[in-house]
Amino acid sequence: MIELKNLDKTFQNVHAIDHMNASIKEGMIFGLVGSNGAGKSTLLRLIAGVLMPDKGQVLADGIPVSENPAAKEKICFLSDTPYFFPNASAAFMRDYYALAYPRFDCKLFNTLANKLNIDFSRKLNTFSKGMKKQVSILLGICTGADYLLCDETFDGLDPVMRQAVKSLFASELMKRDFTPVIASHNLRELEDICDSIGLIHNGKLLLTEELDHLKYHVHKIQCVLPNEALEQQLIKELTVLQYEKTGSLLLLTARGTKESLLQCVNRKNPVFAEVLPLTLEEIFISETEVAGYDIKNIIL
Ligand SMILES: Nc1ncnc2c1ncn2[C@@H]1O[C@H](COP(=O)(O)OP(=O)(O)OP(=O)(O)O)[C@@H](O)[C@H]1O
Repeated sequence: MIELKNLDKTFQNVHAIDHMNASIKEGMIFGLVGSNGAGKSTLLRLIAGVLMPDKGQVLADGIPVSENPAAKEKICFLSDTPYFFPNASAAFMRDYYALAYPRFDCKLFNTLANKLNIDFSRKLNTFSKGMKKQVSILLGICTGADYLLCDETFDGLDPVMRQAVKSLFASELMKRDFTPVIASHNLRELEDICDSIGLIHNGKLLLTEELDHLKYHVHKIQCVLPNEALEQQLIKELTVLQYEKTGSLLLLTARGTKESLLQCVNRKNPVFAEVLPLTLEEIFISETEVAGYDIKNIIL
């Protein structure tokens, strides 16, 4: 398990990570989502030990990560722009990673790289953006690290490669306690592959929850009620994250299970009512709006 204990990081006058406490359980895919500049990359770099926190600490399976080689073997960080040594080839980077990570699986790297037609001897600085990402992901998977931190790693991969990487993650998860932590703006994709989600805004974690649990406890209500007084009563009774009215149709995003919300609406004798699940994108928009990140303030 990765534990964040009162983790805090400031750059000059930017409070990038604000006294964060959370845990990420092993053996599941964790998605990290958040607005631009929310602190996702900074958090991943702190977890990897690439950055030092100002306060607090990160523990990987109970071991502090900062300046601790034993903990760093457990974690591999894939930056959004892969870094390779100047003039290095895939074979050179493979051999370097094999020295840095004692559990590095050269045979697996060679097999996968051959399948992807990666030229072992060609300089990586002549590879396309997507091809560099492929090499970076293969290196990451083959490290044998327990925690693979992926910063917008899927961006730049073509659809076939995205599928291939997802099945690689799935096969590693079958073999061992492997935990990919994926920061991405592609919420549709995260919704498909993640077991848990952390939502970060202004350096604070707004929530960390299992995706199924999250979707079970927040819903969208569409209803037409007999009068405005009943609408106001309903809004007061529920924990409403967002609401708007279009003609006589009231649209609410509220916390609660489908059953509890339906019961509440039905007590108001609606002309029409339905309770629908939210997509991860809708959850993101409503939760960040509550935290002050309102699309209405951005769109002119
Ligand atoms: N080295 C640095 N020096 C100064 N400020 C920094 C540095 N690194 C990050 N920041 C600031 O910290 C905040 C969080 O940045 P971070 O890159 O972690 O956000 P992010 O959630 O990954 O954003 P995005 O989705 O846009 O990639 C931003 O305000 C950013 O400008």
